[in-house]
Amino acid sequence: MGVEVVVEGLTKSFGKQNIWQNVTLTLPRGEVSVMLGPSGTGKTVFLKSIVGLVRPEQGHVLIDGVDMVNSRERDVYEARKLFGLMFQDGALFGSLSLFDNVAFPLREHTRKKESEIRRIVMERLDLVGLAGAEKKLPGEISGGMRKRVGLARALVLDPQIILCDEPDSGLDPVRTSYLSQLLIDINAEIDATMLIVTHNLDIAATVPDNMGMLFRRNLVTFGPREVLLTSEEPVVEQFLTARRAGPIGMSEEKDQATLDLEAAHGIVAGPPVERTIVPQLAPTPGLPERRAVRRRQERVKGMLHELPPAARRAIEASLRDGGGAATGPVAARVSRGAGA
Ligand SMILES: Nc1ncnc2c1ncn2[C@@H]1O[C@H](COP(=O)(O)OP(=O)(O)OP(=O)(O)O)[C@@H](O)[C@H]1O
Repeated sequence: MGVEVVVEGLTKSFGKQNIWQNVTLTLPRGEVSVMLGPSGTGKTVFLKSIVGLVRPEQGHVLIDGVDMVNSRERDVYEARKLFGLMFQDGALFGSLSLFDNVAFPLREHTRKKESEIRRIVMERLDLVGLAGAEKKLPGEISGGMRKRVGLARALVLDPQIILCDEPDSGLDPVRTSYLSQLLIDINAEIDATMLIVTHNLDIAATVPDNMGMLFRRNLVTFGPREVLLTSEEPVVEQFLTARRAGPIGMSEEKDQATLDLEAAHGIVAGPPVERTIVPQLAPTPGLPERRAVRRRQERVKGMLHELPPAARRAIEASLRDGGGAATGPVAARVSRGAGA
């Protein structure tokens, strides 16, 4: 079962460049969360900080009693074994077969016999739909297949926390849909806590239980998916509707002068775009139910009074429907106030 990840007051800079400050959030155990944010806002640095590959100057990342920021290297190294990491490019060894790539962490970190390694590797390759391709080299398969090999490799040590950095980059929309389903299916199978960094709006809309966004060195929001999906924050709205008008510019962010200039040229946010909350994906029939769904229902019921009205209404609709976020077939419309 997944473990909770508690991030408290995290601040990271490289030299004089502050990447983000005072980031606080909790990834609930076994739930799937997505972190959004324009390019360069430090999402990858955030993932690396969680796993202790980057050391923030302030704050804590608490995992099973270990602070990944401030503990001794030996303790951080041990805690890292709880993680499965999937990097943007799959990070495969080009001269090793897919089998050997997936077997690598088992040979490196465990003393398992080759027969046991074979069993685990074949099981994981099967899970990501690559049974039969194990003898191929990474150069002989498509980008989408390489991603799935990366995911299989992230799964071999039975991770309790899975971090995926832009798992969709370079994938066509159909393959991205398959990947979304695969992420949900993996969560159903192993109940791991998952954090996915992505720019992909389909993944964002259909996969996570929780969503957050980094912008201008801050965590704009983090919470149940309905909070971000109904948010009227200009940056969230701009991101979710993929519009040019708004605070996000081509290079990181716009200053006020640019916004004024755009307004003078008629590039303004315009009428609000009606957004729809589509249902979250459910596991493929035949797989177990996601255990996180019931836990999440109880959790969000307890926090309803803290949430903005639109998010509350969306959650109440999905709870009335009986299944919570993961199974509700209703597509709730986000009713918008004027002036978004
Ligand atoms: N090791 C490092 N040393 C110095 N600066 C770094 C280092 N790693 C990242 N950065 C800087 O941190 C900032 C955030 O980078 P990061 O890759 O986390 O952004 P991102 O949100 O993941 O972007 P994208 O969506 O484009 O992948 C960038 O300005 C980057 O240049």
